Amino acid sequence: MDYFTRKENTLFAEECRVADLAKTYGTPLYIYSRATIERHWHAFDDAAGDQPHLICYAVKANSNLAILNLLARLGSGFDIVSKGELARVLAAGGDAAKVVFSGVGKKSDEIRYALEQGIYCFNVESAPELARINRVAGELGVKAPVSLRVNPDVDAGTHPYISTGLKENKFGISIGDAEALYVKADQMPHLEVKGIDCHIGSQLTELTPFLDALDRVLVLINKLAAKGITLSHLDVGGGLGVCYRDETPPHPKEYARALAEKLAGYDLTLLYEPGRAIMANAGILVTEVEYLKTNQGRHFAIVDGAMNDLLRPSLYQSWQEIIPVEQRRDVDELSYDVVGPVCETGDFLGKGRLLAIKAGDLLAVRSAGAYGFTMSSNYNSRPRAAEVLADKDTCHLIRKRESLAQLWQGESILP
Ligand SMILES: Cc1ncc(COP(=O)(O)O)c(C=O)c1O
Ligand SMILES: N[C@@H](CCCC[NH3+])C(=O)O
Repeated sequence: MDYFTRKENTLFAEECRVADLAKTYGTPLYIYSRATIERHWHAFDDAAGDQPHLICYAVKANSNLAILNLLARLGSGFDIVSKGELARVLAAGGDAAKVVFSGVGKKSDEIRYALEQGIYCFNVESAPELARINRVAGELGVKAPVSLRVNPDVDAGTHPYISTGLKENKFGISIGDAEALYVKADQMPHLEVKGIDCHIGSQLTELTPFLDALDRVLVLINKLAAKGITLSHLDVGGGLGVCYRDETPPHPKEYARALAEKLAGYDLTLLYEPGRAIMANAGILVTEVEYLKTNQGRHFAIVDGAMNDLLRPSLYQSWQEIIPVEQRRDVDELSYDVVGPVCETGDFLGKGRLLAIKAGDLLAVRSAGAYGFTMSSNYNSRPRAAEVLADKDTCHLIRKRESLAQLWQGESILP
């Protein structure tokens, strides 16, 4: 079921008319659907079934407080990669005891903060990080719960910028080194070895890489068990892909079933860290066409949304569907490059899109709920977009559009 549908030629977000929202809140505007977010979260939770599990939503995908709060209300845990993300989770009413802390560069003060808040586990990405966590926990007089994020050297088959499980990637601990490091961790006085973690990349559309990685992880789990190191959880990371165009990623149910087959006989709590699969198709970015122009036969739709609002097309040349909010039949379709006002040639939201549009029309960029707003910036001194959440026939402003004064907040002029 799609909660962004067209009725009588005009696009709706749940039961809210997108054109009305654009008028009320201005453009560019992120619009999310509550029902979609909740359905996607439940898809993971239901898929895991009776198996002990925790869904730790990857905050980096979309960290708006209202969204974190919705997920916290469902009982979600969270995967964080910074002190700021943990602070957001707590501000949104999330439970620290359901938080896993990933990331290759955890600073001492971030580790201290996470320990003080009582997080569930650190996903440790290197030997020096392990030593640092042990030291900080010692200073606080506590034992830090840890799991090692192993890098299995498996090709996730995704864009090179979002592949994380190859030996040339900066992420995780080489699986060949992990056994020895577990033995060390087990002997460190201020650590409690809890689990193992493996996240090989994002936007995976096949199960095979996940399962190949799991095979390697299970070999390690068995070796550790033989050494008397028993793990209580397995964190399979995030990475399940979504349909942007014509991809056919596995459903969480299919994924969970395949994992369950491999995990029969193991007594492990399963952690998932989905981000994109929950949020991408729960959001759109609405933008207004400012000008249409033709340069040497090439048609451009210049819109008020740009790479600073939605970076994915520029950064990964990723394709996201662009549709008119209101369809018109009084002009012919042309192939447009949909570009923003930012002074970069790489500033585009889509290229070669067949659209029947006039200046002043609204366009919706679909699948923009994940890695949209969170990757936005103020480049070209552009205030960041407003965000709203549609909930049936009501729409809530969940982030005001930035003001000009906010752009230079904290800056000062020499006396
Ligand atoms: C450690 C970790 N967990 C979870 C995620 C979420 O990934 P996705 O949004 O593909 O589900 C990421 C991002 O790729 C990540 O780096
Ligand atoms: N930002 C990326 C995904 C990165 C995942 C973070 N580990 C995207 O938009 O596709």
